[in-house]
Amino acid sequence: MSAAVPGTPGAPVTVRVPAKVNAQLTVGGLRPDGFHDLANVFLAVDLYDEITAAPAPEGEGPLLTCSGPDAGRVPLDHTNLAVRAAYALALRHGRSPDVRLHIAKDIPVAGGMAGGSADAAGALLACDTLWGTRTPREELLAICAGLGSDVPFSMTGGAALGRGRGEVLTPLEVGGTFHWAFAVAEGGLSTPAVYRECDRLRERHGAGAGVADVPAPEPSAALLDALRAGDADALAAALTNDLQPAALSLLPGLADTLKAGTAAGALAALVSGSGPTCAFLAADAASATAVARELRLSGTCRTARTATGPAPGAAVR
Ligand SMILES: C[C@](O)(CO)[C@H](O)COP(=O)(O)OP(=O)(O)OC[C@H]1O[C@@H](n2ccc(N)nc2=O)[C@H](O)[C@@H]1O
Ligand SMILES: Nc1ncnc2c1ncn2[C@@H]1O[C@H](COP(=O)(O)OP(=O)(O)OP(=O)(O)O)[C@@H](O)[C@H]1O
Repeated sequence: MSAAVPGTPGAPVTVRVPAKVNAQLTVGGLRPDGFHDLANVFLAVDLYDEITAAPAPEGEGPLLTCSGPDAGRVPLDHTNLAVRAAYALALRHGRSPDVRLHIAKDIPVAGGMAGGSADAAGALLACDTLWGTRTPREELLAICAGLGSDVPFSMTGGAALGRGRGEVLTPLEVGGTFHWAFAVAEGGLSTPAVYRECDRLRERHGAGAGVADVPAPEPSAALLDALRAGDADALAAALTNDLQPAALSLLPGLADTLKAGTAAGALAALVSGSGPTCAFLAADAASATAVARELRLSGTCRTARTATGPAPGAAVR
């Protein structure tokens, strides 16, 4: 029998999904459900994971493999968000979740760049295509939201304002390409631990951490204007991350990473989401390359990458 041709029924489907950086992450009070209300301005950047879904014999269920330098840090069991995505879609359609999934991992693991969320969105789209289940876009996004707060944005890509816990998205206009360098840390940070540390620091400063104590998060008009204008200097002045003090409190060495990128000529430096990846906005591609090179030489991170945003969301290759 000849190998299946891509695009024919039953042929393997590969989906490419971008990483994200948070241009604004304003964290409201701790809600009774354990989440925080956010004003979360997402920007997708062109570092990608690729998720392939291939047919599996009936009853085999989702089987996962992973490749890439960080593959050893990715769980391959039912806790993997890609596997959970396959189960969620199968449940929605009352079918057996038989699929062989492979993740070609390029997004740093536990780095605050939504790598697991990318794999969840990718697995969902790949399985939907492989199985021919043709799930309406709104339903796919609802399944994404059930899998994690960042997963809907991994599906849509581009730039968006996330409200609620980050899952209620409004697309944003972006007037140009922004150039970034990213410093990848030696280890990872647990997202819930960083949110807990944010609450602890707020309590310690006597402010309280509940919804009644913390102002409701609002998007920054200056930041949205800078994105719309494609103005890197204005964006640099408007970048904020309320989780940065918590990430620095858990990993104080990140302060040296931020300093190293600033000294190398970055327009702005901040922790990416829950960290520990640090993001550096640069004036242009040459400056981003120079910042990444200096970061690698600084000894303050495991490696450094460059990327541009906005990048497109999950798409079948
Ligand atoms: C830090 C960000 O990456 C910024 O985009 C996200 O807010 C995190 O999104 P995520 O990794 O998809 O997180 P989820 O899987 O939804 O939640 C993991 C845990 O993070 C905390 N969490 C997450 C989102 C949110 N708005 N408030 C929270 O407090 C909660 O403890 C939650 O149990
Ligand atoms: N497909 C996956 N890829 C990587 N990690 C996964 C995956 N599925 C589950 N995990 C688990 O989730 C943890 C967080 O990984 P992930 O790479 O998604 O972090 P993150 O990029 O910091 O997430 P976010 O930016 O959305 O908060 C990992 O330590 C791992 O145990």
